[in-house]
Amino acid sequence: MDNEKKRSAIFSKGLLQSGELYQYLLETNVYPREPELLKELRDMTATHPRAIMATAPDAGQLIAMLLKLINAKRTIEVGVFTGYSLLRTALTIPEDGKIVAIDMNREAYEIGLPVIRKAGVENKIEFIESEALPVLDQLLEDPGNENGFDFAFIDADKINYWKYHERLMKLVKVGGIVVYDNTLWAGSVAMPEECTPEILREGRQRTLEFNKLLAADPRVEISLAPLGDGITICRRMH
Ligand SMILES: C[S@@+](CC[C@H](N)C(=O)[O-])C[C@H]1O[C@@H](n2cnc3c(N)ncnc32)[C@H](O)[C@@H]1O
Ligand SMILES: O=c1cc(-c2ccc(O)cc2)oc2c(O)c(O)ccc12
Repeated sequence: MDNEKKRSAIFSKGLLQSGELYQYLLETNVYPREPELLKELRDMTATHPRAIMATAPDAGQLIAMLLKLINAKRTIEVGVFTGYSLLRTALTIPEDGKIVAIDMNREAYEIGLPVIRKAGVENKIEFIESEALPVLDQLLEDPGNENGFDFAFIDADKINYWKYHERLMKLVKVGGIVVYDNTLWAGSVAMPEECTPEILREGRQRTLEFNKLLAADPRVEISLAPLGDGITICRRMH
């Protein structure tokens, strides 16, 4: 089995006691309420060799609820891929809302773009093809962006999560929310290293380090929700 198939087999089960339980959750509570165009984008992504990277639909549903709870208008997304979480966000924020969406690879974004256009929400998205860190630093050069965002969703290279966090603690306003994806890394954070499949080991180590730093960060309230692949919700306190 090649590495992509191995990853897919590991991640697609979700984190619950069984794959059947995860399917139950998706089929009873998530898919019936998923907007039609999001389903279309999810179906288009399913044939991509790296489809497993798309944000889990149950995580997307929670993101939409969080956006509504805080009336988010200006948001940041790091890690777009084909655009599942991006479209979810764009469909949720108001007509005059804006998303700065950063990904170093535009190719996958182009796959979802026709659906984003069909949904009539492309005007809310500023897609930037770049490494994320310099873009966040550039945003910080404009004092108008400090405390200027309501929400951020981070779903990219795990090695930089803490560096993103340091920037986001200046970009996102007090009371704003930052959500990090994959904070349970297929459950590997609770496995002894020697029992962890090789393809998960590096991500496991990065995730353990990040989770430890976040748990000790007095600037945020946190909740690690065990849905999707684990998402940590941070509310900036000061
Ligand atoms: C897990 S996928 C994002 C999934 C997406 N949220 C969705 O709903 O489909 C991770 C993405 O992060 C991007 N990425 C990885 N490292 C990056 C970096 N340093 N800067 C910007 N994008 C990066 C990859 O190109 C990839 O598209
Ligand atoms: O299997 C993966 C891999 C990633 C990943 C790897 C390297 C990067 O620079 C970014 C992302 O992300 C994943 C992901 O977000 C997911 O939900 C499942 C699997 C993977």
